[in-house]
Amino acid sequence: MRVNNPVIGLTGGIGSGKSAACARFAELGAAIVDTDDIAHQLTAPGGAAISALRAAFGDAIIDPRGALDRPAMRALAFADGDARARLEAILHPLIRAESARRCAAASAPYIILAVPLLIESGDYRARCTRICVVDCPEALQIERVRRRNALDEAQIRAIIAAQASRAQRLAAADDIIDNSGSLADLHRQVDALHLRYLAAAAPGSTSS
Ligand SMILES: CC(C)(COP(=O)(O)OP(=O)(O)OC[C@H]1O[C@@H](n2cnc3c(N)ncnc32)[C@H](O)[C@@H]1O)[C@@H](O)C(=O)NCCC(=O)NCCS
Ligand SMILES: Nc1ncnc2c1ncn2[C@@H]1O[C@H](COP(=O)(O)OP(=O)(O)OP(=O)(O)O)[C@@H](O)[C@H]1O
Repeated sequence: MRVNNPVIGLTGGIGSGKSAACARFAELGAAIVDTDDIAHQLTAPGGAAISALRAAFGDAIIDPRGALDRPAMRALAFADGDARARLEAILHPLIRAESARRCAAASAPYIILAVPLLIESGDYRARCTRICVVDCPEALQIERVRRRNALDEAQIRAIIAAQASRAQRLAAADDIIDNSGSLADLHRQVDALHLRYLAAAAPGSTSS
């Protein structure tokens, strides 16, 4: 599927601030395609992945509403690499296809394609004009996720261990948002990138 407008791949470790950055890009007029949102829709009651997940993992990972039981699946997936690989084998092809569809349908000067596993999986890098990494120290990721989800530190560390390292992500970055400061600091950096992405989207421009 062909996408004409620039696609900015946005990634970062758990709790780095991807959603906060996306919210600001959206306020400024970017189209947002968020693979976490797609994964949640696929696993909501009646979602396209539910029957395959039930067949693979049994009723214990389906909640009474017919949705994926996220805490149960999280506990399984981040304690057992084989279970995580089976979960990803079900969800990732569906997420890849739906995110490509949404990018093709988007009408905005540029698209933010937010993918936590952009470095790690799939063909996402090849789809992106630039890669933007939201970065902060691991201790801050842990503190922010603890506050947001009430996960314990060991669970958060297990998720971080399943992701690319901070150094690997930074090495792949064309642009870096340093989210170790306040939300106002984050917004200032997003505002500056927005102007660059708009300029890259202008007819006749070359992105560099
Ligand atoms: C294991 C699940 C059920 C836990 O649900 P939960 O509500 O706690 O997390 P949520 O989906 O909101 O994801 C939060 C963050 O966890 C991290 N994460 C999610 N899946 C993975 C994974 N397979 N590997 C490493 N980190 C992951 C990301 O940083 C993501 O932003 C869920 O994360 C899931 O279904 N993961 C598999 C799908 C996937 O790989 N999604 C990433 C988008 S490509
Ligand atoms: N600069 C900041 N100052 C204070 N809190 C922040 C800042 N940036 C993000 N947060 C908060 O930290 C938490 C994690 O941020 P956010 O949800 O944007 O991260 P994420 O990268 O999307 O996480 P995930 O990988 O889990 O999807 C949220 O509760 C968010 O409101």
